[in-house]
Amino acid sequence: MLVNLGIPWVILGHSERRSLLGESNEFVGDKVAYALSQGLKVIACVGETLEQRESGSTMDVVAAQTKAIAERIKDWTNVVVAYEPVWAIGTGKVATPDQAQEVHDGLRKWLATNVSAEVAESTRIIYGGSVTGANCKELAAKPDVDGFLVGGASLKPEFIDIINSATVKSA
Ligand SMILES: O=C(CO)COP(=O)(O)O
Repeated sequence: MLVNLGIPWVILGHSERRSLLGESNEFVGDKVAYALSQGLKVIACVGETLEQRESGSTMDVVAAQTKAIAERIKDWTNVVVAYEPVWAIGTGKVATPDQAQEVHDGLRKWLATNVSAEVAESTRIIYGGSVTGANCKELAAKPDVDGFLVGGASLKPEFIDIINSATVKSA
């Protein structure tokens, strides 16, 4: 249906679907593979809960979520990975730039080890969770933060500042 409507992108694996609808890592992986097979581009969300972060399992959680996708697809050209810590989504509690960078770097290393150096280099890893005009520049300056998945702030004029933060690293 999305394809027929000319919609090019789909967001899959959002934490609300994982938690409220019980979508497993494997089910999200299947959906990613199917969407790609239909010609859609995919923003695939991964991210840990507060409990998981506090127990030190953040990287294990996002690696398992990414692995379930990697096992089901060969071509990463049309995939963007979105790191969205569950505790930061719609809460006003944004990950610090260092927290985001640490996970993005971990995800890129995971891709390098488990998929390929090329995919690790070329796949965009974007951050989502309480991004605002006020915090976007510092986040965007981090080397492995390639953009944002924005909820609430996309409805406000400050969204322009978030879009413009894409130029922070090249400035
Ligand atoms: O869930 C989100 C985007 O998918 C993030 O929403 P917020 O930017 O409102 O935290």
